[in-house]
Amino acid sequence: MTGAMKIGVAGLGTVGGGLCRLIETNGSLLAQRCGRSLLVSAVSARDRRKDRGLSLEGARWYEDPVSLAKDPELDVVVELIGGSEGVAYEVVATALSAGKHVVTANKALIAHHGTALARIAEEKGVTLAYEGAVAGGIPAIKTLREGLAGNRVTRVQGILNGTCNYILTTMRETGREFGEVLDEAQKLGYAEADPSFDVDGVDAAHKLAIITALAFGCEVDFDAIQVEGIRRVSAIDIAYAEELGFRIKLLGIAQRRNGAIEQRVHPCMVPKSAPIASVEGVFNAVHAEGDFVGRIMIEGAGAGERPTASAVAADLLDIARGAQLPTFGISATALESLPTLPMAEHRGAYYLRLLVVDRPGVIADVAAALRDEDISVEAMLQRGRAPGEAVPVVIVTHETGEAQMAKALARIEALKSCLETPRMIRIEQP
Ligand SMILES: NC(=O)C1=CN([C@@H]2O[C@H](COP(=O)(O)OP(=O)(O)OC[C@H]3O[C@@H](n4cnc5c(N)ncnc54)[C@H](O)[C@@H]3O)[C@@H](O)[C@H]2O)C=CC1
Ligand SMILES: N[C@@H](CC=O)C(=O)O
Ligand code: NA
Repeated sequence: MTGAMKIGVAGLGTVGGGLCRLIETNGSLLAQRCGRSLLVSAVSARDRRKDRGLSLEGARWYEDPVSLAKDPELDVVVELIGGSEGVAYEVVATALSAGKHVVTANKALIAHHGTALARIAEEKGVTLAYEGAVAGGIPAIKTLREGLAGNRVTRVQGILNGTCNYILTTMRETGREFGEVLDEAQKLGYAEADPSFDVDGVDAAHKLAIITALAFGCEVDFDAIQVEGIRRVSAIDIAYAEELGFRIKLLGIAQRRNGAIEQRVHPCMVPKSAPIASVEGVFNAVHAEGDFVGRIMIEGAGAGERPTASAVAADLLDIARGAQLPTFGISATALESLPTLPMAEHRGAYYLRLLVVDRPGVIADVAAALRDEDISVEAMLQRGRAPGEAVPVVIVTHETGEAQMAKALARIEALKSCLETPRMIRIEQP
């Protein structure tokens, strides 16, 4: 056994506290697995006096986590503070520049600065690892970087935000509306106090940007992602989805087409029979397609103290074993800068829900708008009759282009008999 691996932990909140507890609980098992002990020898957090239920015996305390990152005795710095800029960025850049390995669970940081940080890590010959950043405890990064390393990945997609999946699942199970279920998710501690990163799709987009880089060997490009959250998903859409044989999920999807990358996060209707449709509650899932392996899906807890600590510990073990894994699976200097496929070039089937006046000729007007854009209808649903009054009409289309759909929707919305902006949800066949 070589000497202990000395770890500095910056951030002792949910994940940092969990990591210290994991090392306290499973320390001897980890030492057996990597041939050396993992020693938390320095820590930093905002409040030194706070009782975290951790012994942290012998660990040096740093008020300033950037000073911790410079501590010459540390082999590895674990950044568990959060945020894409400011102190978290400084901690990671400082530690890498000082030739220390870094482990982080900070998806916002990797989504915004992953390429630049990977280049520093490579120049310095150290590891930058971030398994906890994507889908918490699920080994999504290891699966893409190592397990599927023999494949050309053609598509990757996932349920990447537990809060949204919990809200959508609960809306379906209880028939309640978004706002009410969001309140409950906040009370249960799933959603952030400011839940906009979760429900507006930003958190899922951070994670998608990272797995896209890994899957396709390209630079991390958060700004290239088309993002739409779940605020506009209503109980009526969930009920119609059920009736039509679908579930609504917030998916992050990336695929390579015509030398470009399509990256999008938005609510999707997926067939109930698709494995990803049965991933419920706060669980996450990552689904990938490789040219040799075919389709695989991994599912599990995407957040929380213990699952995320489990992911951080796996990264620490790799480092302790001496594994030198390139940050995004290939040399950081070889990451391609690939063009983004505009959303207007997306092709797929669509669910449309209109609120129209129930009178003869309305459906003919709607059908004409679709016909003129060459959009073929697979199914149409109108429940009940309410002459002269508002009725919802649901349409499912065959595969068509997003640009054509946008034109048809603009024309439908302009009809006098159309009483509100039509609701459109893309249908995915995973
Ligand atoms: N909580 C979860 O389930 C998951 C969290 N993550 C990521 O892990 C990271 C940490 O998240 P949590 O543990 O939930 O956060 P947290 O808010 O529970 O803990 C943050 C810690 O950082 C410390 N901190 C903040 N500013 C500091 C400063 N200027 N100097 C020193 N310490 C400072 C706080 O005192 C606290 O100990 C974030 O990047 C988050 O996105 C990733 C996956 C799941
Ligand atoms: N807020 C996230 C948890 C961290 O990744 C989620 O709800 O999935
Ligand atoms: Na993970």
